Amino acid sequence: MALSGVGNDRGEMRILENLDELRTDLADYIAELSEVAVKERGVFAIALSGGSLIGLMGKLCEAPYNKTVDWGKWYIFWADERVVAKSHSDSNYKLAKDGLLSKVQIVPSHVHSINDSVSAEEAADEYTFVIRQLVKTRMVSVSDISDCPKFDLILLGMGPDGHVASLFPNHAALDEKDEWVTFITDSPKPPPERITFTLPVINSASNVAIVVTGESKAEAVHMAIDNVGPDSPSLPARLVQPRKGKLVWFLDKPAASKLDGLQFSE
Ligand SMILES: O=C(O)C(O)[C@@H](O)[C@H](O)[C@H](O)COP(=O)(O)O
Repeated sequence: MALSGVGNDRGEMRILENLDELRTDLADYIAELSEVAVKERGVFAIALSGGSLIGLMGKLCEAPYNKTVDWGKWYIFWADERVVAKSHSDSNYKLAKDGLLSKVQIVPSHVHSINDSVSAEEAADEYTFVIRQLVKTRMVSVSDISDCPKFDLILLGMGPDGHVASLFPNHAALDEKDEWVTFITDSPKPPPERITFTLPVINSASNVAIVVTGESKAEAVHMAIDNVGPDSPSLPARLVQPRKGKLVWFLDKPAASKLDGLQFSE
């Protein structure tokens, strides 16, 4: 049973009883957004992150979703990627391919991963070019309030330090206003070289979901949603504020345990 709430301008919260319920709620949410986008636009442009997110999307590979979702209409991107070979265990592409994409009927040419044989800077530039081409052909919509792409859904995880995608606390990448995709070479979370969507792109999406589990993240969840603690550059998750789109937090009880005004009975 989800405990839902729209407390403030920090989006909708879905707090799930346990990981199994979270997996089901997340699969329902993604399947529903896919259906709406395919009905309205004929395609579904979705951006993934790394970390625990892919495992939490696992129900999508099972019935009924594996049969009912219109996988052939999915266009897949990464909100952030580690600049390593696609076969490397650190690769977010590999994580998603092994855990999801190889298990459903995705069209291989719709999977837009980064070029893993160039520098982080070149990979970011090339990825921007790829997205630009898909914006031109409207496989990815364009925002009417910025010149940014408008993804149907961007899925993010969050670290205990409040980072999202590869946007880390107090990092210059948080200030990027012009580029769609930027690169970093000093990620505090290994590996150091990464590319990442910038905040203008994340905040231009139609839907953004931040999926967070575990007690180690409870403090960052509290600071981001209850808007307390150090100011925004120290907490990138707080800067996720879709301008016209909808933000949803998927939390398990441990991650939600420090939120103001919530008490769970055993
Ligand atoms: O590639 C990455 O490292 C990420 O995309 C990163 O932003 C991740 O989503 C968070 O660090 C949460 O990761 P966990 O859910 O594994 O804690």
